[in-house]
Amino acid sequence: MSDLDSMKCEACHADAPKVSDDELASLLREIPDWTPVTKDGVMMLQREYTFKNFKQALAFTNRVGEIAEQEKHHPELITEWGKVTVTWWTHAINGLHKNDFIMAAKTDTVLDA
Ligand SMILES: C[C@H](O)[C@H](O)[C@H]1CNC2=NC(N)=NC(=O)C2=N1
Repeated sequence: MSDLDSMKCEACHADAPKVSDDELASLLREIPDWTPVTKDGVMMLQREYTFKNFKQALAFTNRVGEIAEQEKHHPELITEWGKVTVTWWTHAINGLHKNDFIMAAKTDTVLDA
């Protein structure tokens, strides 16, 4: 079981380290429902969540927004009827930082709440 969801994000700056290939492999094992995707050369973590209707999808979106504000780390959120696509990456370094894995794990706990 992952304890990433109880960790706090570090303040991120342009010279913060991207995760190494080894770290990437082990962190991904802790958030098995997330997929690494690359957009415009930037690696990101993505997961689609499905819901019964738009209202539930929007409520989830807002709860994810709240944890993003708490941690000062912000995702891309695409809300559709019955579906929310959440994408995490660290803008400051154009790639993946440990913060993104922490936030992916926290996003999963929002779903359980
Ligand atoms: C000052 C402020 O904390 C920074 O600009 C934060 C805001 N949220 C952020 N969110 C993400 N995903 N990446 C960042 O680099 C980032 N920077």
